[in-house]
Amino acid sequence: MHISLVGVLGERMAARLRVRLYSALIHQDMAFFDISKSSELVARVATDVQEFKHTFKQCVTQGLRAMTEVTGSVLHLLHLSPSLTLALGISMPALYLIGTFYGAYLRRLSRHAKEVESTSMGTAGEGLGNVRTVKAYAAEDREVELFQAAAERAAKTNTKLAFHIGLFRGVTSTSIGSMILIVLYYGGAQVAMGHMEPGELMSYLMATQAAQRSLASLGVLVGQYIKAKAAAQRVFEFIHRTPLIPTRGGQTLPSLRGEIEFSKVAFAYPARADQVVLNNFNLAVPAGTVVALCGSSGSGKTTVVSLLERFYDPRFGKVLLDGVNIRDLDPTWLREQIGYIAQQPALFSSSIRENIRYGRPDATDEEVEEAAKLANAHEFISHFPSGYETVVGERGTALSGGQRQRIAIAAAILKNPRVLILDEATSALDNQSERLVQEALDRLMKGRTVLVIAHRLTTIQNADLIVLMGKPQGKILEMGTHAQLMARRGAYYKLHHVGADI
Ligand SMILES: Nc1ncnc2c1ncn2[C@@H]1O[C@H](COP(=O)(O)OP(=O)(O)OP(=O)(O)O)[C@@H](O)[C@H]1O
Repeated sequence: MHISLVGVLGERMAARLRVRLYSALIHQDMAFFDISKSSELVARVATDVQEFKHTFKQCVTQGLRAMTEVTGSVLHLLHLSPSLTLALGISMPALYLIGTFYGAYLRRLSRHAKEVESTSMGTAGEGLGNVRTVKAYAAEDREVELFQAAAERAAKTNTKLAFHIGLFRGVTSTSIGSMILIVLYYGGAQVAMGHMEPGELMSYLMATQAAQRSLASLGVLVGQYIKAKAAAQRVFEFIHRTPLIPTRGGQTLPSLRGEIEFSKVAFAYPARADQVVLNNFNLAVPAGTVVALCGSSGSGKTTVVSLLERFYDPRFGKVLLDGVNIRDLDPTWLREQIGYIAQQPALFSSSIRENIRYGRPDATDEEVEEAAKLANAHEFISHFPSGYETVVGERGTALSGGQRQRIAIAAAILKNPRVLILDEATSALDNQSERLVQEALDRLMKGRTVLVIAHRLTTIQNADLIVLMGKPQGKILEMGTHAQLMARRGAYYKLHHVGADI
């Protein structure tokens, strides 16, 4: 009965802990994810909590019994002969010292073992997650070798840990075993002096053995506890980590025009603090205009839009929305005002309907379909046998690049943000698909402030303002309309006429 009760309790505790951990992780800032592997984080949610649960159950079911037994037998020993029991007590400090120092070493070792183990899980997760690339390079065997090396490292560390836990138990049992010697020595002396009957010594010895057994099982549990404590420490380290940028808190604006300004912004990614990506970056985007960010790879275009979404905070300077520093705005509210269409939109493994509804969870079915029509997606969706219920994403029907984009556009139409960030796909779609996507985008962009990371010539030419970014990094090389920039005959002009590298 108590085992079932503890089982239920353990499972509930583990489930709550998993949710708390997942929630703490997903609320972290982007800088955190720059330095953490997602597959390693998943391993933590799975294995660390598992270990914690397992030990909790063991400690409750067996620990309580062992503790009661130890207390009972010590009381019994005290009752039989207080002086002998006190003499026995001198071996306790030794046990305590071993427990403290060796225990601390074991905890460090166990933590290290956990880290190595999740790295090996991470390696497997990465291989499976990038299976397309792995297969395209026929690199399956290479990946297996990588995993094997990681798994062997994990096995080695775990073996070392198991060895030391064994040794720890051995040392504690030997010290416990020395109890008999102490009893025999002192007890013998007491019998010789006539303070104790031989029969009394005999029953005392028997009681010592019972105490020994319960102490030994407590020792086993302590080993287990040390392992679980390392796991719990890792879990709570994350649960208690405060993100640099919170998800909530700050002001919201009653209405939004959608005017954006970057003022003297300097920025370096926290993960690579010595590489300045933006330096004294200034850009004003009037509400309702389209600004094309262009420039060579690595010139900082994505960084500009990440700062607008407040995935990171600038080191110096500020980003303003309708004249308000976005640091003062509620990040969730801010992100609700911004729509984002990625180069290769990622879909969740759920129905097309749910994927579109990700833009606004309370949208009705009619609104979802209306958005899909505006996004030129309704037709291809209707051709699927299950229509809007077709499951897409990781384990669902595969969609073409253009279809994915149109689903993302439909989600953005539903969201209806004032500001739109568009990361144009670099790979060209076929003409028909391209036309459908472009038409949908034109509808979506109408009446919004749009920041587009532009790769297509037509997007660039039609933009209200072209921002040409380039080397040295973080600098705007040129800024203006297509006509103005062509007339300048500078870097932009060269890009068009000579195809020069900027
Ligand atoms: N998460 C990150 N952590 C550290 N450095 C980064 C990170 N993302 C980008 N960088 C670095 O910042 C610089 C600017 O990158 P960014 O992605 O903004 O360029 P981009 O102009 O968008 O390039 P592309 O056109 O290739 O996407 C690059 O040198 C890049 O290596």
